[in-house]
Parts: sequence; C-alpha cells; structure tokens
Amino acid sequence: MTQQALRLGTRRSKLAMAQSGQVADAVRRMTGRPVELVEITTYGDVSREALAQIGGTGVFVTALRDALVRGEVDFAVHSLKDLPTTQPEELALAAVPEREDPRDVIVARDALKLTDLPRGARIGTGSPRRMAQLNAYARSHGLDFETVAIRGNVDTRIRYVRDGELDAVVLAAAGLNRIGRSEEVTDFLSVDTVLPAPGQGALAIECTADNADLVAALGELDDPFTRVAVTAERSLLAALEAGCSAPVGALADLLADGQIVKEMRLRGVVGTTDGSRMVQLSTTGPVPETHDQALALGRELATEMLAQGAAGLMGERAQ
Ligand SMILES: NCc1[nH]cc(CCC(=O)O)c1CC(=O)O
Repeated sequence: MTQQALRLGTRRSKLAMAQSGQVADAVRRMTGRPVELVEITTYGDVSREALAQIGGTGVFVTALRDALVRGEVDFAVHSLKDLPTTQPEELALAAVPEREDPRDVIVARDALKLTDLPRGARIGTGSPRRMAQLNAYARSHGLDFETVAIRGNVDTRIRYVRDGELDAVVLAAAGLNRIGRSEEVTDFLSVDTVLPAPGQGALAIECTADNADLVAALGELDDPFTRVAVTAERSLLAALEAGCSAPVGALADLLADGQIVKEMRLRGVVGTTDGSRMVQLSTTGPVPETHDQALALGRELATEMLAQGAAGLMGERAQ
C-alpha cells in the first residue's frame, strides 16, 4: 500500500528551504512516510516595506500557520526564535529538535575578529538585542566600533561586507550552518559577550493539535532538554512583555559534572541599543522536570530583571 505523502509547508527563502529539507529527511527516516515540500509565500517575503512597517513580529510564521489551520499542509517548521511566545490553541508544538549552536557570530572583512576591528569600524545588524550587547561590550572594553541598522536575508547581509560597505555583520551561527555557509564566520561571539535571542538555534515543528497521530509521530524528533531550555527562555521573554524585536537575550544551559547533569542555568539580558544601560541576571537551579517548572523559571528571572528596571530599557526600536 502506498502511503500518502505528508505535506510540509515552507517559506521559499534559502534558510527556510534548508531547515525544512533537513526536517523532511528526519521525518522520512523516523516515520518511513514520504514527505513533500509545499512552498508558502508570506507577507514578509512579498514586501520588505510591509515587514518594516509591521515590525516583523511573527509575520513569517503567520502565513504558515494559516495554511496549517486551513488544512493546506500537514506540518510546518519555524525558526523558534521567530515564533511569538503565545501558542495558538489549535496548533501543537509537536517537536523541538536538538538545538544547533545558539551563538551569534560575525562575518568580517579580512578574517577579522571582533576585538581586531579598527577604530570607527561599522558593524551591521538589524537586531536591537545585538546592538545593545555589542555596544555595551565596546564601552566596557575600550573598543570603538559603530553598529549600523541593516535588513535582509543572510546572503544580502554578507554582501554588505563583500562590497566593502560594512566592516562586519552579525548573524546566527545556526542559520549559516544550515545553509552550508559556516566557513564565512570570522569570529564566534561568546555568549558572555552577546547572549543569543530566546530560542536561537532551535527549530519548532508544528501541526494541528487535533491530529493526534501526527503529533505523536513528529514528537519522535523532540529533544526534551532543548524543549525545556527554550521554554524557560521564551517564558522570560513573555514575562518581560517584550516582542521579538525587543533587545532581550536569553539562554538556558546545563551545568554538568562530567557526564552527570547537575543543574540548569538561565541567563537573561535587556539593554538600551546604545549599550549604556543593561540589566543582566542569571539563575541556577534543578533542571525543570515539567513544562510548568520551565515556565516558572523564566517568569522568576523576569521578575528579578523587572525589579532592576528592565522595563525602562525596552521601549526602543532599532531604526
Ligand atoms: N532573524 C532571522 C533569523 N531567524 C532565524 C535565523 C537563523 C538562526 C536560528 O534559527 O535561530 C535567522 C537569521 C539570523 O538571525 O542570523
């Protein structure tokens, strides 16, 4: 008997096609079922101007979710850091596969590292989170570079450096790895320097919640630790009431003693884009055993950050 192919809805961008293709392979391996990619054009893909105006929150996600709800596709893959923190009731987050490298990186001219950039160097990024932390690092380390707001996909950003318009751009390691361009990286930024976006490096696999068989089948791809970590990170973001373009960094990681996992640490940062004011805190405790415990960890850290004035640092938007 031939099985009906599972339809995987995907954006057409190089990154989306790469990560959808990789998940399609994993689902084929895991379930033995054929998977076909169905391209969905999103509002953000059609109009750069529209994207700038509506601020980018979840635009790439919405069209895929609409196609799921309408039954046009069976499942979809998102970059988890682009997912809004509220989960629609009719959709299930069926799997969060093992996270890729969560770090940000720079791609600079002449193979330069961040600390080698000459005075007055221009670093492109569209992210207030990256600007805030890079500028704070420059202030505290006597560096003198300037962050410049840019937009565009990975290829476009790298081209700014190739064309000599900028000295460097900041990108996520995971995105470069997925599209096979990791050799472009000239410096991996330590998470002590730039804390990544909540969920960075992780993928989210969604299908409709009423499709129990598919929820279970896709669940085979879930990595429980990654799920707990990103749940805590996103809970922090939600509790700070910050949108995806807010200058919030968060990362949960495991503290191990040899092979034995001891605890989970959750770090969070909020800052003004000029880097002049930052609230950066961390909490360490037992690895959450339930979804609710992971949510509570994020909320608790957010409460502490808000008590230190985090809310007053988040009003800005990068221009
Ligand atoms: N902001 C766009 C975006 N959304 C997801 C990734 C790739 C990294 C990931 O999956 O977390 C990127 C590119 C980037 O930030 O460089």
